[in-house]
Amino acid sequence: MTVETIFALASGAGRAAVAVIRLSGPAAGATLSALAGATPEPRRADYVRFRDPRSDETLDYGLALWFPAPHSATGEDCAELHLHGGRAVVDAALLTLAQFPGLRLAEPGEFARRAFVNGKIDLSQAEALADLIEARTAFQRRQALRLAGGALRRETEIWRSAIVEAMALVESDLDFADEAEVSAVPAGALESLLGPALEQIDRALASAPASERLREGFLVVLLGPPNAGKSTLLNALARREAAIVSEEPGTTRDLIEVELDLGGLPITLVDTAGLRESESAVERIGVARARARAGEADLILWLSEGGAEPAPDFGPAAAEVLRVATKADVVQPAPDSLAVSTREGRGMDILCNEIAYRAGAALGDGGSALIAHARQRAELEEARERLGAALQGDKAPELVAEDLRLAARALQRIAGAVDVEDLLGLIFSRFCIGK
Ligand SMILES: Nc1nc2c(ncn2[C@@H]2O[C@H](COP(=O)(O)OP(=O)(O)OP(=O)(O)O)[C@@H](O)[C@H]2O)c(=O)[nH]1
Ligand SMILES: [K+]
Ligand SMILES: [Mg+2]
Repeated sequence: MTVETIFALASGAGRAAVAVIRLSGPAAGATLSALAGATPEPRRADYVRFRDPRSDETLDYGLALWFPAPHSATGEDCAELHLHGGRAVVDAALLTLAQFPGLRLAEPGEFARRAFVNGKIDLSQAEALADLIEARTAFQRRQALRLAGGALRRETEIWRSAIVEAMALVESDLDFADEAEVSAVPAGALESLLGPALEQIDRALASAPASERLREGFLVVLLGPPNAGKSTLLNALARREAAIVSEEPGTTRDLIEVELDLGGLPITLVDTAGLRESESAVERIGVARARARAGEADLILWLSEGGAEPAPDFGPAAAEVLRVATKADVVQPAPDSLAVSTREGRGMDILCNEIAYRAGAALGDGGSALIAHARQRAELEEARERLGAALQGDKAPELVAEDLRLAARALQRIAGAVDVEDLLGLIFSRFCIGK
């Protein structure tokens, strides 16, 4: 099979000081030297004149980099062109590259996919790289970097080698089964081999919900009667006029979402229509949307003037409700409520701390994450279950061997080593073109 050489703009589209175009594949080196006049020394930036080799017209002056295989991001021959970030410059360079035989524009995620195929990263690292590109807060970045660096890959390899050792023990038992009455596996040997792995897997599974939610963010929904001051509070927390504010009750109808970064914690804050029975069909739709979003919340802020209005029942599965007394500058706040005044800026720090405290407890800080995706969690749960089954006493060694084999296979699937062909398109399409 001939490998095509792919290229793409790797930096963001639009005007920028610098644009980076990446190439990967067997023709990367020849293409670079045709454009730059020569191939630079490996992994050293050379300042060059980039030209169209057919007309010798100058495309731009910039940096050329050459990463011969296998010491490159994809494991193939790779090259980078660092150009001025103007649209015409980038277009001209991309058009010139497209004229080379054997070169084509990369699909989304194709560079990362080649890195995976060539063993540079495993599937858990590829997933983390996509998360890293999407990370918007420090804790999300920390978690994604840790996993992109192979934290889960290393752990699963350790667990898997313990299982492989246990399999060898059990298989030697199978070999001896005909000849001896006694089992070749000493009592407790499997337990002591697999015990540490089991413990670590349990710990990883216990921390998985927090890591998955750190990727998604902590959802805080503002609810309350009309004119409670929901939109005003949203704007104050977002530090911009995201929602319309007016003295007219029933101003907000659509859900308005803003993203906050509370000391590294990603928070999604949602403003909603004031809850009331309304004659207006449009407002009724808004109220229904507000209630539906409340059902997904991690935390509900129930706002009313002075905290006077009791919160309605949001159902048995509802999130914790924090009662907020608004307009504390003009209305006496009720006891047991958190008093805020957006007019005077009062209570805002306390409110932010309350949100951050709960979000921190639910999301963690990304520093010890191992499992950040439902896919990885499902495979690890499968491995955990098989290991538990293998360790149930009084089991024929053939059955124990089969449990261990299935546990090892589930761990291999986390890394993408087996049975994942149909998943790959899904995972790599999350990337933008150029990654
Ligand atoms: N004095 C005072 N007025 C406030 C405060 N916060 C909001 N208001 C006023 O209360 C009125 C309603 O504010 P909104 O933010 O539109 O209220 P809302 O809850 O979003 O209202 P709906 O979208 O209609 O449900 C506006 O006139 C605001 O200026 C506050 O802290 N103090
Ligand atoms: K209003
Ligand atoms: Mg509003």
